[in-house]
Order: sequence, then C-alpha cells, then structure tokens
Amino acid sequence: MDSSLESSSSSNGPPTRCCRTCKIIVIGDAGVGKTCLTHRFCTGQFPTRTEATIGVDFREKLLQIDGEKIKVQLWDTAGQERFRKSMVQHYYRNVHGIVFVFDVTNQSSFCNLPLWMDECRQHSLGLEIPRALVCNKADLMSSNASVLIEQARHLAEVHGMSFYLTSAKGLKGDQVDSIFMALAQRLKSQRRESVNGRVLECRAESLKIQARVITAQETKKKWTCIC
Ligand SMILES: Nc1nc2c(ncn2[C@@H]2O[C@H](COP(=O)(O)OP(=O)(O)OP(=O)(O)O)[C@@H](O)[C@H]2O)c(=O)[nH]1
Repeated sequence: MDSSLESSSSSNGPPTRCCRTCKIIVIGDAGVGKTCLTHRFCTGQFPTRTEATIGVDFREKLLQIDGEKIKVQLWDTAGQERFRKSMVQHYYRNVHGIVFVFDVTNQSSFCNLPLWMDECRQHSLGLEIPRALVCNKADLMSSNASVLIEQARHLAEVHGMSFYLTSAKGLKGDQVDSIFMALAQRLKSQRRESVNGRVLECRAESLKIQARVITAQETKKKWTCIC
C-alpha cells in the first residue's frame, strides 16, 4: 500500500466537507480508550488527559493512498449510555467503517461487544461495511490475557473483522495507524470495484441477506464468552 499521512486536524465541531470522505465510527464500552486511539491516530500523541466523551467527538486526518486523497473522519462516540442517547441516529448514518474497541484489562468490555454489534445491526449497518476489532491497552496486558486475546481473535474471525492488539499509549503508534489506514484502503478499493460495474452492489446485497440470517442465537452458538 502506497499510503502516507498528509495532514491532520482535530475538532469538536461538525465535520467539514472536502475530497472523498471516509466516515469511521469508533464504538465500545466507556473507558476502553476510543478517544485516545482516535487522538493518537490524528495527532500522533497519547492525550495527556481525557474526560468521558459526551455525545460524539469528531477528528479528521487527510491520507494519501495510491495518489488519491481520502479524508478519514473519525466519530468517537460516548461509551456511556446517558451521554450518547441523543446522538445515536446521527452517527449511524452513512458509515463506511466500524471500529469496535475493548480493553484487555476489562473482560466485561469484551463480553459487551455483541451488544455493540447488535446496535449496529439495529441501525441497518450490514456486513458489507468493513470493520475492525481492537483490543486496546496492550501496555497493561497481564500474562493471563492470552485466553481473552484468543477469544477476541476468534470473534473477529467469525464476524469477518480484522483484529488488532494495540496500545494508544505505546511508544510505537504503528498498529493504531494500521487500523484506520486499512479501513480507508478497503473503502478505496471498494469504490474502484463499483466503478467497474455492479459487482460491488451485488456482493453487498448478498452480504446484507447473510447478515439478516445470522441471528443473535446463531452468534451465541459460534462464540461463547468466558465471563
Ligand atoms: N495504559 C493505557 N491507558 C490507556 C490506553 N488508552 C486509553 N487509556 C486510558 O484509559 C482511560 C479512558 O480512555 P478514553 O480514551 O477516554 O476512553 P473512551 O473509550 O473514549 O471513554 P468514553 O469517552 O467514556 O466512552 C484514560 O485514563 C486513558 O488515559 C492505553 O492504550 N494504555
């Protein structure tokens, strides 16, 4: 991938329009590190101080992928129910990518992932939308975290998601960058495909049908949480 990070910006206001835009929502329980991950990607820094997100924060970064400019717009959503209610309708609209985050030191944040996936389904986000599963706070990982990580890898595989073990705080931000760069790259190749005919539309349609038949029951059968 010939990708480079051209510029970055961060704001609390609504996103601005420019070149092709890729809207990625970042969701997961409160305190798993969604704000830190998006901040790290957009500024290259771990924030010195964070507060619980209220509603949604927007951050943007302009990428250059194979000679094309793509604006990655990150919607950092509140993990706490009381801070997100009024915004839900807005952030599930026109989504191009989804990043699910859990905290390796907090098992319940992993066990709650199916609830976040259900919420996406309820807002008609089908399986054709590229998604990633992020296990964050790797710098705090204990030696017995390997079972949880294996479960997470399996969950990602079952749901066709890329899996990343990251630390928003770690010295190297490479893995954090990879999450969003890979999603932007996938969006770009999907668009190229759609230019070549209705291939993508057909594939998306068949995936939507598959998504409908994967009921919560079936999901449970394929994946059992250790909680
Ligand atoms: N050690 C370590 N701490 C982290 C990491 N990522 C986030 N944190 C800390 O975890 C806490 C919560 O981080 P946030 O990024 O605010 O979490 P959030 O998911 O955005 O939380 P909400 O906005 O409430 O949904 C903060 O104290 C961060 O400093 C990480 O990779 N490693």
